[in-house]
Amino acid sequence: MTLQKRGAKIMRHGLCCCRPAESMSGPFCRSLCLLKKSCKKRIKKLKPPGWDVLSWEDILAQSVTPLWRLSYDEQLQWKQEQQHRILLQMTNQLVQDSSFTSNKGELTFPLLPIVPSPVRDGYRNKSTFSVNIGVDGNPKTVGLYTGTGKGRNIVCVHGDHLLNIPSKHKLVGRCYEEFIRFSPLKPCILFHDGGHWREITVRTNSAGNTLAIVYFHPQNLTPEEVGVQKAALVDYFTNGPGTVCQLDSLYFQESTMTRCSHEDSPYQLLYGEPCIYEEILGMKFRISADSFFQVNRSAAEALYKTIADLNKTCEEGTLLDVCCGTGTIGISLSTRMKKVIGIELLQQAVEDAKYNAAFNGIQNCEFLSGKAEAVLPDLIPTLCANGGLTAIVNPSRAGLHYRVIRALRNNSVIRRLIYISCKPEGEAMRNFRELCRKPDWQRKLTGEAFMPTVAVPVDMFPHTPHCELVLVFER
Ligand SMILES: C[S@@+](CC[C@H](N)C(=O)[O-])C[C@H]1O[C@@H](n2cnc3c(N)ncnc32)[C@H](O)[C@@H]1O
Repeated sequence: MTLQKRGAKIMRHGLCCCRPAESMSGPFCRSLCLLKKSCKKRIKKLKPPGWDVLSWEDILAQSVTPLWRLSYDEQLQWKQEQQHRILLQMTNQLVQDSSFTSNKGELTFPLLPIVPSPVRDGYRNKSTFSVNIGVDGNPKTVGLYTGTGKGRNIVCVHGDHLLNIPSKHKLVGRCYEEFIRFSPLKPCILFHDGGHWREITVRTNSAGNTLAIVYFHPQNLTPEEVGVQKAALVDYFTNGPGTVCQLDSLYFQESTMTRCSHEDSPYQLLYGEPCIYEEILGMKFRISADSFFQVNRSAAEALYKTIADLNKTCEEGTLLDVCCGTGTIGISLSTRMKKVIGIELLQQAVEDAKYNAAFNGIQNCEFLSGKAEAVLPDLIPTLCANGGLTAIVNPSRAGLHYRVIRALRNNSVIRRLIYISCKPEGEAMRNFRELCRKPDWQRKLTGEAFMPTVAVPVDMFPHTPHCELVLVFER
């Protein structure tokens, strides 16, 4: 059977049914069966009230891709209205603490029509599958969660039916499940309960290359014992049933915390290429195992084109790319700017950004590693403002630290700031208020206030309620 055919068969029937864990012998399997029985009873009771007629797959789709039953045009309309609501909420808050006024129920600036994603299904280039107790009570189930730890109602469901995940990712998740089900080691479900096998992350590019990272809790194992597990993984994916995944790179991280960066605990390359590459707007980008990269490549192109259009009047000056990841925004705008300075927390992403600039023959970009709140306050006063200074900020959901806002706001040379947020209703809202409130000596916000002048939503995440918002502030 060809690899493609075997892959298709696995996706239709799953792997676990080839050799179910119950058919194995030994005390581990007997205790697994008992655990499965007791879990199955408990899991039956975990469906949210009123949802007991839905399958677990429906419940998962409802929580991960709740818009999936709508046509794409309806999804776009829903998101446009949602962004309008969020911006109205922002406007009302700004009216309270700044000097500008607005008619109730109206925005003071244009909200342009949402930019659609060129690809709607299977667009994700990165997926993480967790390990937890599945619908049938099996604690070695690889999939996505429904429920919450706090509600003690977590159930792990295979994500094979989810529209946003490509089939290659699902295949790698299923193979990893088969691998851990044959392993004598336990899954690590609750950190204090022991166990070893944790989630798997799969990254792919548009050329079809695949990189996987297996997360593993070493508990009390010796390095030699961990080495045996690493060798088994390599063997499974290079000589065993996992060859169907055609992995180009396999990484392993021994992590004792929920989330460890490469600096906390190195990503160990077990085999293959160290990185994968992606092309955006004609430029090539290297992506390391741990680096951030927009999850929807073609929508990222649409996002960066939108940013370039909004930045047109600031061309030829200096661009500050705050929270720059692998440098994609700054590098894609660099040919129109005199200079680009990127700031990024993760050292690995900064290495990628430097490499990416050189790889594309770009010489006017500089990338600095560190927390923006530590780097920016000292950096901004040293910048030569010839040709103007513009800031593009694209923080994670936690928003920007107050010190970053203060440094940007208190530098009078910055006349325009482009804020890109995937959760404008969250912590970013605090940043919008800090950028626009009246000068406040107590808060050390002494610079002239910014005002929002235009907003453009970009749909990076079809079928989900999420949307990227590009918001321009000027003064
Ligand atoms: C949403 S991503 C944006 C990346 C990039 N702009 C892009 O389009 O690919 C946010 C980035 O901010 C970085 N980050 C998070 N906190 C930071 C901080 N305090 N200072 C600097 N960078 C930070 C993350 O590592 C991540 O790469």
